[in-house]
Amino acid sequence: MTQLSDRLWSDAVQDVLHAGRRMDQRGWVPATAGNLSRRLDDGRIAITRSGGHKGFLTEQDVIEIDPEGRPLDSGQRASAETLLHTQLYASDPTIGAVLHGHSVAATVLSMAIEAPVLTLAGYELLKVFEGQSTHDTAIDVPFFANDQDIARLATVVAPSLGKMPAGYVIRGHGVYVWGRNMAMALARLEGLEFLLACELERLKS
Ligand SMILES: CSCCC(=O)C(=O)COP(=O)(O)O
Ligand SMILES: [Zn+2]
Repeated sequence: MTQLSDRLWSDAVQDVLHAGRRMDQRGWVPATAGNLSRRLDDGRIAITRSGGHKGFLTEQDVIEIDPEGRPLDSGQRASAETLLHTQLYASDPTIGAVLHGHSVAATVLSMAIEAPVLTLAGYELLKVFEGQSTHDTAIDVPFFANDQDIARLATVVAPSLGKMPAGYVIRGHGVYVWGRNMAMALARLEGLEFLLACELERLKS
C-alpha cells in the first residue's frame, strides 16, 4: 500500500473509533449493539467487526469489506448488518459514512407507534437534515419491521432509498442514518435522536 492509501485508511478508522465513543457516551450502543462504517475517497469501505462494544473499538475492530459486503480477509467477520450499510453506499455515491445505534427512544417509539412512518413537524432541529431551511416543515421517518434475515430486511428498505431525509428506524431495534462524511452522519444521528426523544416525551404526556 502507498503512504496515501495508508493515510486514507487510518483517517477512516479514526473516524469510526471516534464516532463509536461518541455514540457510547450518548447511550446509543449498549452492550454490543450498533455498527459503524465509513467509505474512503478511493471507494474502499471500512466497517466495524461483528460483536464487541462499539464504545471501546480498537483499530483491529475496523475491517475492510468490498462493495457487496464481503470482508477482504475472509477470516474476519464483518457486522451482521453489513448489507444495510452497503445498500446505502450503492444507492448514493455521495454517502461517506453510515451509523446504526440502539437508543431507548428509537426502540420504545417504534414499538409503541403502529403507523408505518413517524412524521416530525415544526421542530427547529429539522434544519439539521439536508435541504431543510425552516422549522415549518415535516419529515417522515419510516419504521420497518425488524427481521433477523438482514438480506430480506434490505429488500424491504430498498424501495425507500433516496427518499429518507432523516434516516430510518427498525422496530424494536434502532436507527440508521448516513451523511457525506462522518461529521455529517453524527450530526444527523444527534438530530434524529433528539427529535425521537422529543416525540417519546410527547407520547408520555
Ligand atoms: C446485541 S445487539 C444485536 C446485534 C445488533 O443489532 C447490532 O447492531 C450489532 O451487530 P454487529 O454484528 O454489528 O456487532
Ligand atoms: Zn442493530
